[in-house]
Amino acid sequence: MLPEVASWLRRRTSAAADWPLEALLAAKGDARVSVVLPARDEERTVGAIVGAIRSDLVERAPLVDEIVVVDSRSTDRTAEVAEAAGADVVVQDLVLPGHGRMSGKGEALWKSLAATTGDLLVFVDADLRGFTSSYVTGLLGPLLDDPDVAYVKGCYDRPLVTGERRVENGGGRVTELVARPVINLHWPRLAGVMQPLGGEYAGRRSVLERLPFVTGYGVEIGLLLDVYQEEGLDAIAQVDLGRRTHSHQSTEALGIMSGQILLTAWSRLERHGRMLPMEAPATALAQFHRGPDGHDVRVSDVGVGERPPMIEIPEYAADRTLLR
Ligand SMILES: O=c1ccn([C@@H]2O[C@H](COP(=O)(O)OP(=O)(O)O[C@H]3O[C@H](CO)[C@@H](O)[C@H](O)[C@H]3O)[C@@H](O)[C@H]2O)c(=O)[nH]1
Ligand SMILES: O=C(O)[C@H](O)COP(=O)(O)O
Repeated sequence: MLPEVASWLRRRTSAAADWPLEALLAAKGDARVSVVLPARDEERTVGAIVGAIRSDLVERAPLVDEIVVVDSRSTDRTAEVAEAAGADVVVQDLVLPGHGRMSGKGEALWKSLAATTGDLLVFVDADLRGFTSSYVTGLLGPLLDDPDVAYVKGCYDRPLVTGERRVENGGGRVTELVARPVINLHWPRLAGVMQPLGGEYAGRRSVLERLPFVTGYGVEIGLLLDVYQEEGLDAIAQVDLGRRTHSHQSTEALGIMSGQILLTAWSRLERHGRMLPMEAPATALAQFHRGPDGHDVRVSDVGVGERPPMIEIPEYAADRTLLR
């Protein structure tokens, strides 16, 4: 490991317990805080997460100014459940309607910039189990403490839970098999970021609104690599949030996610001048299943779309000017 990674780990890694609520309230001042949950069919889990944030960080202590659930084309009762728990629900496709409809988690997060008012944004996945509000306080700690920190990633232990079977630290399969090797090989100074794909992170609006957002599952690796490129390693911090349990996707679905992550990394290798491309990568992924008559093939397009920095969207820029 590079010496600067070891030094970054010492300087920029903390734990949620290092950031008590009273200290954060004192440091908050006039800053507004928005918590955003992107959610597609998360009726089983979204209510408990919103409820915990609302009761601990809105009602009991005024740390969070708004909780926004971006309903990402849910076909279940996600929106109703989130609203009943106290969130403002925005429909992904109705935000910035003049700018078309792209798909995926990154699209939901990009649209959330236009649907929220916070100076600090905290993103939390809506499929977490055993969520506690210390996720939010932990992620806000370094941002409220140090103006040089622009972006904070959560890190945690990740069990793999399938039915009755639980493998401690077996989770985060795409992280371990795809993202971590790619980052270590091409961005070794980011090797200390323990959960580069984790869905719990926070950032300053002033930075996020100047970055492009990949629309699918490439959004986390894209933002991390772009924050690093634009702001440098020292602007990134990480906070140990303990343990993260979520609903797992199938191996096949994770293959598609991996394709999106690899393509996003590839685009940044090229864009940030780390690789001279000879040929653009293909975006089709062929996956095989044994069917009654031999192998069936399913081909998915893992190509990723990209939204421009939000600050370049005229309606958003006009609103921001009015707020300032
Ligand atoms: O089109 C979509 C797909 C997902 N989600 C939501 O995004 C969150 C994370 O999605 P999920 O499918 O649960 O992703 P994971 O399998 O958990 O993938 C991990 O790795 C991804 C790639 O970095 C990250 O985006 C995730 O946050 C991270 O948890 C959940 O709240 C989803 O409901 C949307 O809002 N829109
Ligand atoms: O972050 C990841 O690596 C993917 O979301 C997969 O996570 P899982 O192996 O815990 O399902």
